[in-house]
Amino acid sequence: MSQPLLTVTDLACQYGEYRAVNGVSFTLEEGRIACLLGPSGCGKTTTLRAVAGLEPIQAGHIHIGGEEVARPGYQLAPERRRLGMVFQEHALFPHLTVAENVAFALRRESPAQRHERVTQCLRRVRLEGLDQRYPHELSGGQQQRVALARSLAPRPRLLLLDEPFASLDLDLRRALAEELGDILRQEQVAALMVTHDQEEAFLLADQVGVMRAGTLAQWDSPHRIYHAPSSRFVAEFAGYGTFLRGTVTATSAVNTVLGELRGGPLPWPAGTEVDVLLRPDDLLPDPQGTPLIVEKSLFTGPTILHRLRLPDGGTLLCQTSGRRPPARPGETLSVTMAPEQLVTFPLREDG
Ligand SMILES: Nc1ncnc2c1ncn2[C@@H]1O[C@H](COP(=O)(O)OP(=O)(O)OP(=O)(O)O)[C@@H](O)[C@H]1O
Repeated sequence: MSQPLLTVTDLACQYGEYRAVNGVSFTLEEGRIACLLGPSGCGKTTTLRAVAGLEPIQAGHIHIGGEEVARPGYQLAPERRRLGMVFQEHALFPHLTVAENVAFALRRESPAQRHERVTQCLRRVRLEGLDQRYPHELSGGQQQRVALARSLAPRPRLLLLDEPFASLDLDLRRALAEELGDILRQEQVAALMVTHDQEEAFLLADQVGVMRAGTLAQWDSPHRIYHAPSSRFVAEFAGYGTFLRGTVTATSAVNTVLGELRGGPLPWPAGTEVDVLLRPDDLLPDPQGTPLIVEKSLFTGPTILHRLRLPDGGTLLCQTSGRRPPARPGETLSVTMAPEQLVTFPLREDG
């Protein structure tokens, strides 16, 4: 395994008396992409700013490339951390052309080297031919590409991005998120990005950190965040899902109204009532399965999301292919469960 490029250990950041980040630890390896994901105000931007050197830290350490860049009472200046930064607002210089914006951080290189690197970076972000335009002559998406090219040009070892696509419409931001992953991998630069869009994080990241109220709830691959969430909070934040009540059996399976689920060992004794997490794609249409009444079917194009009524009044979400017409409310859909992993949580206290 390669050496961690970024190590954040027990990080705490405070605004006055208010602890915005508390006990956050994670590592990011060379060339890998991570996203910090979480609801508004959970501390994502503060964590990113601490890594950037823009926020003092009250506890813990930050190491980049093995060098300690922050501890309580010490902060290496941002410009000495060899980082690139891209923020939500484009922050391009309006009076400079695209090429001049990208060349801005390359002042120490020879004109020939500068020209070559600017051309290479503009090709990377697919803006060849627009180098003599001014920022106001570009679309929002193109401006963000320039900002990206400009931050990549000096070959930072780590790129920090704070909601870089937030001002763009949904289709464009998803397309750019996917493309950003390709660009970062071609440039072999590691990146840490803040977003509150779960799909954007999943499209882009090797590792996702889900934050909650200043703490890191889970740091894991997108697949594990989705299929093996460590808490109900992560399960609910990481995409559609429903919970099916069941009882743990003596053989570490769970008995539910839809049948028995295996996949233990489970951390609960036999007889414990639990909620089993079921993602919409964990339920498969099956004529031999349990018939459930369709409450609603949402056609998205490639898929249909069905809300199915359980005998106890609860509901489950089931995803099917969009090739068939959506079911009408009141129709029956027979399903079986095939969860990727058996994920159980204690019953919610409020029932
Ligand atoms: N300069 C500041 N002074 C005081 N409190 C702040 C300051 N900046 C942020 N906070 C508070 O710290 C907490 C974490 O803020 P932060 O910006 O890190 O959250 P976030 O997860 O990035 O949120 P968002 O998704 O809304 O950008 C919030 O409660 C916020 O109100």
